This record gives sequence, structure tokens and C-alpha cells, in this order.
Amino acid sequence: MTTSPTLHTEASTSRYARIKEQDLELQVHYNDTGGTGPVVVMLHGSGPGASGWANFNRNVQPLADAGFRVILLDCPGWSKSDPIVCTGSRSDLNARALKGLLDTLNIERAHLIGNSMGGHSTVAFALANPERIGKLVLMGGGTGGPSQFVPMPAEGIKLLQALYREPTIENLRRMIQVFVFDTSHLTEELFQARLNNMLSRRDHLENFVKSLEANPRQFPDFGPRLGEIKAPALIIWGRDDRFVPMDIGLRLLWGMANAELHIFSRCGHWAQWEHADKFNRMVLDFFTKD
Ligand SMILES: O=C(O)CCC(=O)/C=C/C=C(\O)C(=O)O
Repeated sequence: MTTSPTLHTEASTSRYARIKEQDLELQVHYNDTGGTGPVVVMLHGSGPGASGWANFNRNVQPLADAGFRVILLDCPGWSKSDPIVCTGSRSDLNARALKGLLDTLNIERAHLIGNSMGGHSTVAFALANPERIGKLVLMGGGTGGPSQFVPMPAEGIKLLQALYREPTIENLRRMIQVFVFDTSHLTEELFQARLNNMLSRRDHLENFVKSLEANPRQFPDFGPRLGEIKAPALIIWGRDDRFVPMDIGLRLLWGMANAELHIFSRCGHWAQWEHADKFNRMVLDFFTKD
């Protein structure tokens, strides 16, 4: 008799942990599919109302079905994790939060998948904890710093910051229209879920604005240090990314010793969502083969 795979939902995988962040104690929310397989941690992007589940809901089940234990960390300042004002490097703050969670869960080593800010945070974690990482997937992020071709901040980032300052449905629609290449797949349900996430934590929205005022460069440029990362890295980008331009992916490819790059055409800033099936196949292949 064959057993059917467990269906993982946001509610069934929802967990909390307490971690130390410098002299603070924070509660962080995470999703965990459990199991004894190799661990994959997914780190979300920095948009208002983002969360691990919002960013990666099309990717959890295929990886869990393939035998991985999938963990989604909601970074401090997002979703059901505690609020925080970040006056330094947010990439490093998220990396410390991830270390705190892995320590709490007694996880020695994990593969990491980072989306946008999550990519920047993955690189920060890899630089600070090289012995704790397996393979890295960087998608639409991996380092702050300039694009060689696109004036910064990019169009999408301006819309993201406007939404933090004025969290209205109109501003949300403006930002989400720019996330993807093909807007015909955006449903009213998606807009409403994101709006609810966003408005249920106005403290997070206000703290992000305060953080930006204190330090406009929340995501430092790791360009000069990329060569220190020896772990295998799969870089995935959308050709039509209007948030973090595609040439940043080329900088990562040049900088890291053991990296490969895949660029999707007809794809914006959410490659893991817009091209979910191929993304999942590529990531599984990358994690399971030498
Ligand atoms: O400013 C940067 O470099 C990162 C921007 C970023 O993280 C945007 C991400 C947005 C999402 O993925 C989201 O809101 O879902």
C-alpha cells in the first residue's frame, strides 16, 4: 500500500521560537514541514505584508514531497514575528535571526533559498557562518549595491517604499503589478490576502519607515566579499525584474567561486511564483545532484 504525501498548509506548519538578537529577546514565527530529511530554509523578501508562506507557497510542497524538511522563517519585522527597528544592516540582522532559529532547533547545516532581501540575508549568513550552509539558491537578490544599467532605487523599490509610507490598496496594486511579468495571473484573492497581511501589522510598516529614515542603506553591498563564499550557488533571476535588476545576478556570478546563473524570460521579481514548476525542478535537481 502506498501512503499519500502529507499536505502542508500555513496553519499546520506554523510555529514560534524565542531567539536572542543582541540585547533583545525576540519571538520569531516560522513554518516547518518537519521530518528527518535534509533541511532547506527559505527567506522571504522585504515587501509590506511579505512572509515566508506568501513568498514560497508554490514551492513548499514539492520540496517536502521530495524528502526535504522545509522551514520558512518570517524575519523580525514581518508577519507574525516580533517588531523591530533596524538601524544597521538588515541583511545581517536577518542572518543573526536565522542562526538563532537554527541553534534553537539544533540544526547544524541547511540549504538556503533567499528571495530578494532573503537573498541578501542568505549571503550575509553564508559569510558569517560558512560551516552551517549546504547549497545556496539566490533569487532576485544576494547583495545590495548599484546596478550598472538601471538607476537606483529601481522603479519597484520606489513603489515598495511608497506603499510602506501610505499602505493603501491602490499603492499595493501599483507595486504588485510591477512584481510579475504577466499580470493576468494576479487574482483578487492574492491582493486581498496581501492587504490583510499588511494592515494587520501596522507596527511593522511604521518600523520599516523608521528604519529607512535611520539608515537608507538597509542592504549593504557584499560585492567585495563574495569570493569568500565557496558553497555551490544557483542564482535565479527574472529578465524583467523591476525591483532588483538582472545585472546584480551577473555580479553575483562573477563574485562567487562556485556559482551558476539561470535567467527566465517573461519573468519579474517573483521567479519562484511566476515559473514555479520549473523553479522547483531546477532547485530539486541542484540540491540532489553533485
Ligand atoms: O531593496 C532590495 O534590494 C530588496 C527588495 C525586496 O526584498 C523586495 C521584495 C519583495 C517581495 O518579494 C515581496 O514583497 O514579496
